[in-house]
Formats: sequence, C-alpha cells, structure tokens
Amino acid sequence: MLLAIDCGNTNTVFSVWDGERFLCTLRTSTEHQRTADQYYVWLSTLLTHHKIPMDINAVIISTTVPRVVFNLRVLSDRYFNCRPLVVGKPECALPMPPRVDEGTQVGPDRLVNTAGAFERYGGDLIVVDFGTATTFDVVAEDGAYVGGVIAPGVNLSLQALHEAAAALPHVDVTKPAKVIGTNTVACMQSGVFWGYVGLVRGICDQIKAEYHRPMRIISTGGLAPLFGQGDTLFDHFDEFLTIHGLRIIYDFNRALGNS
Ligand SMILES: Nc1ncnc2c1ncn2[C@@H]1O[C@H](COP(=O)(O)OP(=O)(O)O)[C@@H](O)[C@H]1O
Ligand SMILES: CC(C)(COP(=O)(O)O)[C@@H](O)C(=O)NCCC(=O)O
Ligand SMILES: [K+]
Repeated sequence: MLLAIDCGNTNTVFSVWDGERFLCTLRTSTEHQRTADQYYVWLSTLLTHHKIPMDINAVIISTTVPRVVFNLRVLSDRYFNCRPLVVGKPECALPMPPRVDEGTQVGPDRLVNTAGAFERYGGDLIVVDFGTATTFDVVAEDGAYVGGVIAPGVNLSLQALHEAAAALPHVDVTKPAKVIGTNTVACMQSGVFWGYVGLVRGICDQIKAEYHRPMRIISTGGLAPLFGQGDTLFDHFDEFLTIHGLRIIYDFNRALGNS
C-alpha cells in the first residue's frame, strides 16, 4: 500500500492508498521537530483505530517545509523499509515539467495540484488552494504548470490584523451573514471574508483575461469549503486534489521504474 504525505506550512495530511482507493485521510499539525518514532506512534494508533493494516511498502511526500523531509525519510526507511519519492527532487519525475523562469523553485504542492487537476479535469485550469498561503496555479492545455499567484492566506490576514492592532482580538474566519458588521469581530470577519471573495474573483478574472482561452476554476485546501458554498467563484471543489495528485505522480514514477 502507498502512503501519500502532503505537508503544508500549517497541517500535514497522511493518506493510505490500497491500489484502488484512499482508505483514510489523517491530519496532524506540521512540526519539523517531530521524529520518525513520533510519526509512527501517531500513525499506527490511528490506522489501528480505522482497522487499516499497516502493510505500507511505498511512500510519496510533497512538502512546502523542507526541514520535515529528514524525519519523514527516516519514518519510511525504519518502519516501511522503503525509500520515499520526494516531489521536487531530481529522482521524482513529473508527468509534465513546469514552464517557469529558469532557477525558480515552484512549491511542490503546486506541482502536485497541477498533476492531480490535469488528470481529473484536463487542461486550461486555475487551481485555487486555500492553505497557509492562497495559491493560484495555472495549468496549461498540455498539463504544464505555467505560473500563478501567491496571496496571503485567509487565517494569516486575520492574524496580521490581530497582531498589528492593539484593539483587535483574535477571531476565527467564518462567512458573515451581512457585509456591514455591527461589532468589532463581525467587522473583521466581513473584511477578511468579503475581501477574499473579491480577491479570488478579481485575480481569476485577470488571469482569464491574460490567458486568452476559456478556463475552469478548481478549489481545494483547508479553507476552500468556506468559499465554495452556494456562490459562483468555482467550477469544482475538490477536497482531495493534492492527495490525488500525489498518487498520479507516484504511478507515473513507478511506470518509469523510479520507485
Ligand atoms: N476544517 C477547517 N476549518 C477551519 N479552518 C481550517 C480547517 N482546515 C484547515 N483550516 C485552517 O486553514 C488554514 C489552511 O489549512 P491547510 O490547508 O491545512 O494549510 P497548509 O496546506 O498550508 O498546511 C490553516 O490556517 C488551518 O488552520
Ligand atoms: C506558496 C506556498 C508557501 C504555499 O504553501 P502552503 O500554503 O500550502 O503551506 C508554497 O507553495 C511555497 O513555498 N512555494 C514556493 C514558491 C513558489 O511556489 O513559487
Ligand atoms: K496553498
């Protein structure tokens, strides 16, 4: 079985693929200090809880935090007796190489989203991933990542308001019923939520104008559901896009004999 690990700046998702489907998806906070032994205790406890056998014999990792790779490599080696494929490393091939400025290190999560989205939806896409940062990935007709946009994440924006202004509390993001807030918390939530709706719509419109071809918009990431309910921002919401992309890249490398 394949263990797919998607490590973002805030959360790390582990998912087990049995050759036909993902059996479970487990989430933990991203901490680069966490050791292989700690990962294993957590993982084996939850897999036992879900009655999933521990017969993992392949691992693929995508991470936006380079420092976590060491301990995840040890986890794969010590407990699953395999060498993991790490997206972005030379030994991990991509179905289609990105077309960006020379020397640019594209976030592995964005390359994985691109591969997953192209396989599911075809080309000419904008993938919007609401993680720590909100990223917009442009997927060309042939499935190549050809650039995009990086905007501050939703929670980062709320946190920045709280940290910079003495009178503003820490608040959680929600969709406010009205735009005009009648208390401080409602005003902050309105600013961030409706500000974000405008940001997403504006950026997607401008990308489409620059791209000169019809495009579809796919949303994913922890906070995507907040923006995907009952409005017209996205053509599809795909909660498991990154995990799906990891599986696609793993299969591609296996077919090449890389894993
Ligand atoms: N179900 C949820 N409800 C509310 N906030 C969430 C949920 N899932 C994730 N988040 C928050 O959304 C943000 C992005 O999460 P995530 O997609 O896991 O980010 P990353 O991939 O960068 O680690 C984080 O601030 C996280 O705390
Ligand atoms: C933009 C990101 C920080 C997003 O990370 P995330 O929100 O998923 O934790 C990550 O994709 C990254 O570090 N990218 C490197 C620069 C680039 O993609 O161009
Ligand atoms: K992201």
